[in-house]
Amino acid sequence: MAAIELAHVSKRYGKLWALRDLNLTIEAGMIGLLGPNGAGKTSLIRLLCGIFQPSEGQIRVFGLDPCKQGQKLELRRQLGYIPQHPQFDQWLSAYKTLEYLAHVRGITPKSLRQQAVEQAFEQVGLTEHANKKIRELSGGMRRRLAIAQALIHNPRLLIIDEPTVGLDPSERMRFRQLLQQLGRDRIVLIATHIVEDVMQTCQQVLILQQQVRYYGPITHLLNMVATSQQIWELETEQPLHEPQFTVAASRYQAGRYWYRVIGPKLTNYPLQPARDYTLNEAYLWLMGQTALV
Ligand SMILES: Nc1ncnc2c1ncn2[C@@H]1O[C@H](COP(=O)(O)OP(=O)(O)OP(=O)(O)O)[C@@H](O)[C@H]1O
Repeated sequence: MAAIELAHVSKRYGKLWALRDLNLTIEAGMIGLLGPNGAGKTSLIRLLCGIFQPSEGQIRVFGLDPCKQGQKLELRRQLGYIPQHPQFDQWLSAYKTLEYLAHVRGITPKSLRQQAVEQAFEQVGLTEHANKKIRELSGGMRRRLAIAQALIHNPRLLIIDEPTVGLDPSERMRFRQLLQQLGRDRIVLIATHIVEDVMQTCQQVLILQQQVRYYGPITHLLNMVATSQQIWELETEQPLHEPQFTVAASRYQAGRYWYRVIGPKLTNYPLQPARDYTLNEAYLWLMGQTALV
């Protein structure tokens, strides 16, 4: 049985189609969910968690239908969801917050609950801050607490919306290590705009834009971009203004401009073919293609 199965799934808000005819089977691993603003990432997550119902199609998570009342409860035991802005009571301690959430999720007796809470704190490296009130925690600690609350019932599937948004570079690195650890023994789906998060933590990527633009190993996507022969390096004396190019990276150094661009081989530029490729370039290349992959 696949972890996640979507068959002809669409989600419509009034006349707007957020998702259209999604067909997808996810078996295992750490999967990065990428797509531009409004691509339908949050809508997909909410469908998987049973917060919304699909307008059309069928969803199964571990064989369970997130829309069916009885099955939804069973699914909640197997799923941990970390929204972008989880709401906690600012005046409660981190420990009390988790203990309360463990209680709500039906973890009994008290000794088992305490054990689950302590283990969750340990997993996210927050044990020494457990007695702090929520308002005393830094942004990074709050993100850790958000993960801990999703781990207390040891779910098989973890869904995280924008895990590193608002974190400073060193906290972001620590967070990526934590995500790697969490992915060792469960399926993790990470929705993000930060392509680097996906590159460093995931083996697979799901690129969404109302439909599935790509789902598969990152290495395969990088191979596709390599064979496209559309990524170039370019040095100029003037800033580049070429509508046929998408600029993936740029630098100004010693009076010259250096670019990595995606586009056709235009002979009026001194283009050098790129020799390696980033996921960000592969993503930009894919989004520039009109045909669906
Ligand atoms: N509750 C809602 N009512 C009406 N339209 C909605 C609702 N939620 C989302 N939409 C619309 O559906 C489309 C997909 O939105 P969604 O939030 O799923 O995208 P997203 O990929 O998560 O975007 P972002 O990266 O900006 O968070 C957008 O056009 C959005 O405006």
